[in-house]
Amino acid sequence: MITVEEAFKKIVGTANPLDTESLPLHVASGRVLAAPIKARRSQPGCDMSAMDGYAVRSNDLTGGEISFTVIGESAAGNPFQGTVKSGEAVRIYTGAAIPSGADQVVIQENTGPSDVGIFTDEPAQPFANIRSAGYDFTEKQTLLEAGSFLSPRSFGMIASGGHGQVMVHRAPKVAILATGDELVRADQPTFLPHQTVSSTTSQLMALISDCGATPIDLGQAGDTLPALKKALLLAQDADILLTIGGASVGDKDLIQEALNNKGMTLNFWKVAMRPGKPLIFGTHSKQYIMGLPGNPASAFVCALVFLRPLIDKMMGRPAPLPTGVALPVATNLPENGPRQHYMRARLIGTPGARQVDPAVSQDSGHLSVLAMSDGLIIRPPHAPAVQAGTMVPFLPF
Ligand SMILES: Nc1nc2c(c(=O)[nH]1)N[C@H]1C(S)=C(S)[C@@H](COP(=O)(O)OP(=O)(O)OC[C@H]3O[C@@H](n4cnc5c(N)ncnc54)[C@H](O)[C@@H]3O)O[C@H]1N2
Ligand code: MOO
Repeated sequence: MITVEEAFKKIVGTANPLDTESLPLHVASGRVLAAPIKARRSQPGCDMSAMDGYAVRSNDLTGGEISFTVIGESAAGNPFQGTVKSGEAVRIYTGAAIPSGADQVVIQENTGPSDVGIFTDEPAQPFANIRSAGYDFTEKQTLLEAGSFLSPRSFGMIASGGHGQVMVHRAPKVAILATGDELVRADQPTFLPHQTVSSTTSQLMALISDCGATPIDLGQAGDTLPALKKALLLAQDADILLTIGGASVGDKDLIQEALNNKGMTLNFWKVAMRPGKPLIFGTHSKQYIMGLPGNPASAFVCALVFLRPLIDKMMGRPAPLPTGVALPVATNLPENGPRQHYMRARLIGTPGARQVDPAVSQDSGHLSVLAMSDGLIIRPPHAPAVQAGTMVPFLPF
């Protein structure tokens, strides 16, 4: 049995960002740029007014009352074509091009009507209320480097730079095959007592979607080699193949043999963790294969600790081993055994005085406990007993 750290290195340490694809901006949030983005235009493209008012020559302004002849209008998208000369003003609106000759915008609140147009007693302030050409960025400027993480806040700048698409690392396709003769679909009309709903698939699909990857449900296969072989054929295109169940030592635990028959190179089987011990990991060509243990909490913990970082790495994002944050534990904890224990726990207390309270049942089949938990207390192998109030690492879901 290898340690969690060793398993993490074997799974995530060997992975590389996937190849690239070009995506429209509205679906690229959460992705990582595979190539730098250079501006195709300057922003703004010319000097523009930041306010509604009048464009004038600052030399004309003295701080005393001065009249200006209004010779035309510059609206956003409809620039004034002439030149502003001394004593002249152009009516201007926010986002409109500054006419040539003018170098200051007097806001309309600081003007009044005069016989020839307007008057103002504004002092000279060259470039007041003007956004100069390229003050945001200039043509050919690198807006974002390759490797940058994209989030909604980036897309205004990218679009403004003249890009409707971005080149990003592809998100992995993650195929999920549930295995076991006992498994049935959640939406069956009725259930027999010996049947179990294949619930882990839904849990994993949600987690995979949350990561921005694409889950593919391969359904469930019975506990025979021919059934598993047939079902595994459907996983050819996936970047990651997850199987659920059949990973342990029972006579019906055939998934490792089925994966070996498919051509998997086994990297390891069994990790010193609880839950999640019988995890299988291997590769087949470029496909990463994780044989998740059947117990629902075991599969979920393996997905949090190994699958999520693997997806992150393949998408080009940082992918450290999840180690959690330190919070005080609400109860005494006994000395831990030889496996790293990921204890389902709830956050209790008030903001600023939070504690983590481990669930009484840590059975890996306990779905309701998992559903009510906020995260996992991490107990390293052979961690000594601790008293309530001791800081422990907590990994929020
Ligand atoms: N003699 C031993 N028995 C077991 C060991 C062991 O070391 N020696 N390990 C235990 C541990 S730890 C785990 S975890 C489980 C994992 O076993 P498998 O991966 O072979 O899982 P199954 O036996 O197929 O299923 C276990 C349990 O989970 C339910 N299950 C399976 N798939 C799903 C699904 N898609 N959705 C919901 N529930 C699922 C299944 O019905 C079983 O109840 O082995 C222990 N045994
Ligand atoms: O490791 Mo099993 O995954 O403890 O239930």
